[in-house]
Amino acid sequence: MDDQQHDQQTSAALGLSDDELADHPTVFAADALAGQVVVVSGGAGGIGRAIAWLFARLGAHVVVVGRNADKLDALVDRLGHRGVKASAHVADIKDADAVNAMFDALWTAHGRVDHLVNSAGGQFPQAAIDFSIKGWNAVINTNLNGTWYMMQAAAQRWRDRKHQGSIVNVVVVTTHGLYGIAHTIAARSGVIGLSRALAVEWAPLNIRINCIAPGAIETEGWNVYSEAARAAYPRSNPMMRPGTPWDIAEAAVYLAAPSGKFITGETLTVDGGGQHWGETWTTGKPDYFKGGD
Ligand SMILES: CCCCC/C=C/C(=O)SCCNC(=O)CCNC(=O)[C@H](O)C(C)(C)COP(=O)(O)OP(=O)(O)OC[C@H]1O[C@@H](n2cnc3c(N)ncnc32)[C@H](O)[C@@H]1OP(=O)(O)O
Ligand SMILES: NC(=O)C1=CN([C@@H]2O[C@H](COP(=O)(O)OP(=O)(O)OC[C@H]3O[C@@H](n4cnc5c(N)ncnc54)[C@H](OP(=O)(O)O)[C@@H]3O)[C@@H](O)[C@H]2O)C=CC1
Repeated sequence: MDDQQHDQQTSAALGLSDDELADHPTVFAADALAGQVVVVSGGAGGIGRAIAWLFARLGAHVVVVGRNADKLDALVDRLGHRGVKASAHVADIKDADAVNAMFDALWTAHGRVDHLVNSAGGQFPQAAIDFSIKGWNAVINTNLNGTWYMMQAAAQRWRDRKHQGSIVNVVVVTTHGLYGIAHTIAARSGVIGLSRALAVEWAPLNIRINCIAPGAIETEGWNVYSEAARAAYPRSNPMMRPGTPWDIAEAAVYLAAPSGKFITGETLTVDGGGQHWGETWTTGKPDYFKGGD
């Protein structure tokens, strides 16, 4: 089944299953990342899991990180059954001490870490004018502060060991007013700006930092949006369909692997052209914007 057929099928499950990810065709060579170690935060989520499968299928040992041990262990089990290398580490990226302890443990266990992919994140749809302080802080702490703790912890160990590294941050498209998720636009704009600054500051350390801005990618993370909002997401781009987590996984490998060796400080938008045409209403389309509809 190709991606288009998958998108057209009606299925209760959102996104790609582990069986689909295990067999999905890829443009990359099977041993492209042999011997490398990659840390994937949000690794048991919809996009992170696809990233984990692809890096592992290309020969890397993948460490999947998240807060839910059961989800992580189940994924590692499925990866192991397909004969690829993976392990789980439970950590909340908002907890800087836990993040630092995790990187120490990973270096002790593996003797190396080569790539960090930050896919942990998310938000809830709400009109900005009604954000509570707690809700605002939850989104900023997860997406900006948590991502920073991960980046800094990885980079400090690369610097101390004179080891090269690459970071890929999964953000959102921030260049147009994505309606109903202003808190995450603020946080992700911070990550994009930070990544540009760090691309310069950490170039002498041989560390590259890039971002991927996905458009509508069907995953279980979509459950935070209403069914009506989700049903309209195909209209978010001129291809009139959502992307799949595999689209983001291949972009992540492209940026992290030697194919991306001359790319740093960049944000790669993977949105089916949604920047150029499309509408995304995470809280439904307000009457004001319906005009003559
Ligand atoms: C077509 C393109 C679509 C738009 C582009 C983006 C798409 C995506 O990103 S897809 C999905 C990604 N995944 C998620 O978003 C996962 C679901 N989201 C979350 O889990 C949370 O929003 C989170 C990441 C911020 C969770 O952080 P956490 O620290 O675990 O926070 P809590 O769940 O404990 O909530 C803290 C606080 O936040 C407020 N809040 C949470 N949910 C809502 C909500 N639905 N509506 C209003 N406010 C919410 C609230 O103040 C919470 O505190 P309490 O009230 O005490 O629970
Ligand atoms: N799907 C889409 O259409 C789009 C997604 N994105 C972004 O891409 C990234 C991945 O999205 P997607 O896979 O769809 O979402 P999911 O909700 O499926 O996955 C997000 C993962 O992040 C983990 N996570 C959340 N908070 C924390 C935390 N504090 N510490 C550790 N792990 C955490 C969750 O695991 P657990 O709860 O077990 O800790 C979960 O597995 C997110 O940043 C998302 O906002 C951007 C644009 C579009």
